[in-house]
Amino acid sequence: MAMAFRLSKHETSIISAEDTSLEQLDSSVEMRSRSPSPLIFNPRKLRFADDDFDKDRQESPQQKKKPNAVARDNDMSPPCQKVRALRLFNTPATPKTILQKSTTNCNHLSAAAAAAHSVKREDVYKVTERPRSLPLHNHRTMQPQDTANVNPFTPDSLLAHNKKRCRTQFGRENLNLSAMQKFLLSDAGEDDGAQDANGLDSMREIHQQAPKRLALHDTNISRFKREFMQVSVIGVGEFGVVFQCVNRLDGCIYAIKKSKKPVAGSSFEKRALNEVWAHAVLGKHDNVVRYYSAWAEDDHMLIQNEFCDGGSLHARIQEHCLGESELKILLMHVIEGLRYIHSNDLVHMDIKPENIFSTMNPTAHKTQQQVSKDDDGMDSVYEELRSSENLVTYKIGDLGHVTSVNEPYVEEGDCRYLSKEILQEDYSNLFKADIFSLGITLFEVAGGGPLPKNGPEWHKLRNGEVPAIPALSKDFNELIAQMMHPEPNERPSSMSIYSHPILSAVDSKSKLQLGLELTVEKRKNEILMNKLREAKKQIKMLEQRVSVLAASNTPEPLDGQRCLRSFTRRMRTPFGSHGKFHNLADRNKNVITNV
Ligand SMILES: Nc1ncnc2c1ncn2[C@@H]1O[C@H](COP(=O)(O)OP(=O)(O)OP(=O)(O)O)[C@@H](O)[C@H]1O
Ligand SMILES: [Mg+2]
Repeated sequence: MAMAFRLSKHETSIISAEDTSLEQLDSSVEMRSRSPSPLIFNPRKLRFADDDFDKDRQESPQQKKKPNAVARDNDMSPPCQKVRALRLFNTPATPKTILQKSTTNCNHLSAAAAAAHSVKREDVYKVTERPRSLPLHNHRTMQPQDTANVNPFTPDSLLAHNKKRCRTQFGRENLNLSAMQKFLLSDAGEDDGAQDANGLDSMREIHQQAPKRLALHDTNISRFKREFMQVSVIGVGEFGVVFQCVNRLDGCIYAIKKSKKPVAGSSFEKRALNEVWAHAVLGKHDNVVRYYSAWAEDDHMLIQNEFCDGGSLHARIQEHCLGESELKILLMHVIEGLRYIHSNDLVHMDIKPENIFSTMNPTAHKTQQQVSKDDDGMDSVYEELRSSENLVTYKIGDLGHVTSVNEPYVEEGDCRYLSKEILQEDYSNLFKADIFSLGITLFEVAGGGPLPKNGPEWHKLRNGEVPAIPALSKDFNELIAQMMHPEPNERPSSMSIYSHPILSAVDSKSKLQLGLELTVEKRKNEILMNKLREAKKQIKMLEQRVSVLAASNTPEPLDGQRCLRSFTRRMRTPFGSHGKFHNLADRNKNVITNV
């Protein structure tokens, strides 16, 4: 059995002085690890005394029988509660982020960093090649109008990353990007003299050579109150508060997520920028929450996204679990979204019911005021359809944990949905980590929840002991179990789930959906036809009234009108080709006669 904590040689040298409990780490695990991560300074996990674990240890009958086995299992459990407790000093930092920060801050002091400085230039890039953000609060070394972030998730960046791997020397065409990266990698915001100097040099290079890019503002601007009317708070997560807002100009509803605390300069900053970068690259699919814009205001990050009027899947299952037909639609939509994310060589890393949203009906884009004002008789029809499962569209949201499979920087998500290999920091098949999270999400929303956060039950679900949900068919239970397979390579890919026979029935469901839409259109037509009939009736009645009036009261003008009409008819004929000649002939005839 592998264990929870993985540690590289360099890491050992950095933190051995800090944490004596690390002496208990099993170095043989490092040898077995197949992580392709190019980062030398791997994030690692600490061991925490966990009251719950202790409780488990005391109470578990299993432990009474096999104390060693259970103790080993518990070592691997996510220490979630204590991790939350360790979010000290108003920061969201887990031990992982705290350690990583201390590692990067102490780079120049550590033996590992000293070793890194002595190796070749390419190797230095290997150590720190992840592009850094422009600090939101940093005005010291740059003017905002001259700088731009490099989004590490754009195809350009991924291509540049691949090129960098292939070339030993930088070619002219990617010099600009490399200069930009060099600056971003130099941690210009930190108080390191040498790094600052490097940063300034790189910055000068960028000033001379940087291509024009769209910039994420690195200064605060005031937009929220000026551009949006806040309607309500629709959700609160660990990172942000989400408001339902109407844009004053375009009148449409949006979800605006505002970081709970100021992000500039805090450990939240990277996560906030990561979410924006991912949204900017991935917000173009029907099954991914759409992104509109982002900005920094009062040092908070604000992200303007599509408003999903159906709320989160988590809120939905508070009323009732989903049946198989609903689950198929959910799976169909989420797997399409995942397929799209994966096709960009990116992974979500935090798939769970709280991060899956839904839109429910065709009038979602209308504000309440508009709905009541523009009542065209269809609202009752839409209302009827509102509850129909077939009009739900599920969308993947909360992209704060998205990372690239080529250069993974894994900030693991909710431990209830986390696969075992991610806890063991094996990042060799990140696509399948998303598949596991989706599998366990299906298990939960079908009635298998609430999910354990740790302990023996947590392990059972990851060791292939997935209980069948009685309400589901054998095939669907099997698919869920396969998606939660302990071995990542045995889990199906997003592509193969998409074309799984179990979802082919969803095709007929979508035909049903089309049928429903057709019914809506037919009802619309009926309503319009009725209105037309009504209008024709009114016209007829008016005509009759006019002719009655005309006959009784005003005979002369009517005669005059008739004369006028016949006159105009006569006038029109000369312009017709035949009439013209005929008329001329007549006139000539008259002339001749007159003569
Ligand atoms: N686009 C949206 N449309 C409707 N509701 C939303 C939208 N985005 C977020 N919400 C609501 O706000 C809640 C929190 O949003 P989100 O998950 O993005 O925040 P977070 O702070 O990143 O959460 P986490 O705790 O997962 O880190 C969601 O669970 C949902 O109820
Ligand atoms: Mg969330």
